Amino acid sequence: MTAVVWFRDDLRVGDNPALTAAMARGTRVLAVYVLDEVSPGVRPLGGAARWWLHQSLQSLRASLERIGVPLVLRRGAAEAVLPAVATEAAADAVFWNRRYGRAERTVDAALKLGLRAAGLHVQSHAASLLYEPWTLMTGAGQPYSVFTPFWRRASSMPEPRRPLPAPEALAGLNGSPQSAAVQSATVQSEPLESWGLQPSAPDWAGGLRAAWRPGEQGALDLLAEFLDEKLSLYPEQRDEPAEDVTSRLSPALRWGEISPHMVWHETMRVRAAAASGRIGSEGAASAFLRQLGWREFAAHVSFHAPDLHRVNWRREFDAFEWPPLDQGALTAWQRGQTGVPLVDAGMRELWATGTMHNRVRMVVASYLSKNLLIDWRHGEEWFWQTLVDADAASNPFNWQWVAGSGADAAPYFRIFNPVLQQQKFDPHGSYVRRHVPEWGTPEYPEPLVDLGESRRAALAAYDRVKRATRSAPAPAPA
Ligand SMILES: Cc1cc2nc3c(=O)[nH]c(=O)nc-3n(C[C@H](O)[C@H](O)[C@H](O)COP(=O)(O)OP(=O)(O)OC[C@H]3O[C@@H](n4cnc5c(N)ncnc54)[C@H](O)[C@@H]3O)c2cc1C
Repeated sequence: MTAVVWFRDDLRVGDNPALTAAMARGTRVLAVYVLDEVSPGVRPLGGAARWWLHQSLQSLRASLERIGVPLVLRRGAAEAVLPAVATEAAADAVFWNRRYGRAERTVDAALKLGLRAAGLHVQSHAASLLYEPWTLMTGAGQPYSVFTPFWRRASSMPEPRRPLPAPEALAGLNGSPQSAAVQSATVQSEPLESWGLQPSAPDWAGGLRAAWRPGEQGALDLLAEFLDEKLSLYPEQRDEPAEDVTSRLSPALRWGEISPHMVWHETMRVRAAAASGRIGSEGAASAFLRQLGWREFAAHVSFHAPDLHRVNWRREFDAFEWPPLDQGALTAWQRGQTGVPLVDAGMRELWATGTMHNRVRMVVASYLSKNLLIDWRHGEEWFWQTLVDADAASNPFNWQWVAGSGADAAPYFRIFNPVLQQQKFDPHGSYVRRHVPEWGTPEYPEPLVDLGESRRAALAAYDRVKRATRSAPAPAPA
């Protein structure tokens, strides 16, 4: 008897409910990862995400080998690949942790039916969210549309479950590296290198390699370092891009190298310790967990409004008339050549490292959609290609939040002024200078647009939507 564990957005062995359940049966266990870029509606990964995936799978393979579980890699439509692997492994059971995108759920539901019809035991688990998207609803039974009541409700729920320990190897079955070798010999794995996830000509990933250590251990180390050294500074300095006080856990959470349950309980442990001594950390812990709450809210909104990367969450925003795309302006934004120092610093940080500070993400998104009047979908797509934490829910959710079409209580009139934002959050210009060394010299470009004029034009365009849709019903309040 063999159990297959299908890994997806949960590339870890610790606190992995599907893996733990499969190991608890006491039979042989085979792990499989399917690179599925062909199932209808599944969004192909961007370049930086593909780089991350390569490293993370290497790390997962090593962790699984330590508990005697081989990792089989296959490429293709999951609906065909998974049953084939189950047959080759003579499996009688398949386990996975749930994912929440509409296209992915469609694939999973079909697989569940098909595998069960073929006589296999199929079990799915909750692993990547603290609250599954259908568990928190308003009193009227509707999804939440505003963060604060959503998080208030979440905070009134019983505490999220405790993380599960990594499973032990099973003696004689999954117990030795040899057994891993024997099992994988019967079920062929594609070489990871053959997937071409890493860039080669040119190799643009040098900055990513310098900035990140993908994999479960890297994530656990980041969490420990954050809680030890940065948490107490988090409330005051988390908006300052020059400071390194945020957790940097977003790619690890995106890929499931660490679970939100682990982050939650470790933070609560530190908070409890702080209550009996280290002043300041109690509030700091809540401020940090609230950010995890935004991740939950993005998943909730995206579950109830699929295709968020294409479709305006506020449908009245469909009436917004984007001017014809100015490709030159888009390219200048992508390359960090707009002549607005904070915007250019952020865009260059993104290109070099695969990430960007949250405050600066808001500023560059506002600048693109409001000052340049470029449809937010172009910015979302660029982030999708370049972020190592590119997330199918968080990315479009945040883009729409900034652009004004998203789930936000004050959508239309918020336009970030990048000059004031720099004065406030990078007053000494340390962040800007780090990424834009020629700032203040004749080599630095002139501003692409006048900030004041473009702001007025954006407000006028937004006003036209408001007037055109005055009679349209507003989304239900939370
Ligand atoms: C336009 C735009 C696009 C974004 N795209 C993504 C994306 O694709 N993937 C992604 O994970 N985050 C995205 N974010 C949210 C946020 O910028 C990153 O999660 C954060 O910068 C990651 O740094 P950190 O791990 O050090 O965060 P911390 O401050 O340490 O926060 C802890 C965790 O909370 C979560 N979180 C924090 N803020 C948000 C938020 N606004 N929305 C959702 N989750 C949040 C992340 O998982 C993060 O790791 C986007 C924000 C904007 C404005």
